Amino acid sequence: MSLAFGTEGLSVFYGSFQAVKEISLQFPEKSVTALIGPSGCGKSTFLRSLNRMNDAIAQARTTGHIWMNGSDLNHPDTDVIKLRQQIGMVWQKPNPFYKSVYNNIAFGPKYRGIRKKKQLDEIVEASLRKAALWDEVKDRLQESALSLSGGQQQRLCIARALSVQPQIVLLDEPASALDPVSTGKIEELIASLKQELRIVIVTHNMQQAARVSDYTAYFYLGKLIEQGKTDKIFTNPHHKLTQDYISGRFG
Ligand SMILES: Nc1ncnc2c1ncn2[C@@H]1O[C@H](COP(=O)(O)OP(=O)(O)OP(=O)(O)O)[C@@H](O)[C@H]1O
Repeated sequence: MSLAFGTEGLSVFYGSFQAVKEISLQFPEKSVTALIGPSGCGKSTFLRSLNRMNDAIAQARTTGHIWMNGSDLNHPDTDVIKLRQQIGMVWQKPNPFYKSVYNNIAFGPKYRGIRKKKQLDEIVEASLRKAALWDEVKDRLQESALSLSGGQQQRLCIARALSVQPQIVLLDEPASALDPVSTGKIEELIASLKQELRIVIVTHNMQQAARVSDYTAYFYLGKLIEQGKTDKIFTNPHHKLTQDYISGRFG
């Protein structure tokens, strides 16, 4: 079975505990898919499995398939460094490197062998522009990334992911540590990025899921209960479990 990007029967175990249960989910291009569900239902575990971040967890084991353009990314021969350039990740808490704003962005391209300053300058500017941060930091490129505000740091992390031209960006509650203004900026950014990319976002914020996503997947106890167009999931869900969650009856 070949999909542009999606999973087929994907399970994740921590030791003998199965946190994600045989999930098959496709991510259409130029769209945002929100993963929602109560705490502990496996959203972040599933998200992290998409670019093999769970490999870093000793007791984690992933079975099933992650298809991208006909290749199974869950195959042991997958080059995970290259994979993580194609599928970038932004975490809940901004985690810029202890480097200048410029070097946070230039790091990935340099690692890929780009050495010419002019080319790096162009990548840094383009990435910061795409992340809607250029105007705020263009005169601060040599300052420490840690001198930026939390919201700016998070957009810097998004710019860092964009610097290596990913096809997919995974966002794990990217705005949950931010104030409403910064959250609004991240949501605007998501809307502009999806013109070029696939985005998968984990969020606890139902209004945010409804605002930013085209598709929504509802997880419960490690299972994918329901998925489809966000409008449909939020207005007329098929399953009672989904209805109960989105109406705030539990979770
Ligand atoms: N490193 C780990 N080792 C063992 N168990 C883990 C690990 N990470 C997560 N789990 C367990 O896997 C299950 C799913 O956790 P996960 O963080 O994926 O859920 P979640 O839906 O993202 O939750 P939240 O919304 O609270 O972040 C939980 O029972 C959790 O305790």
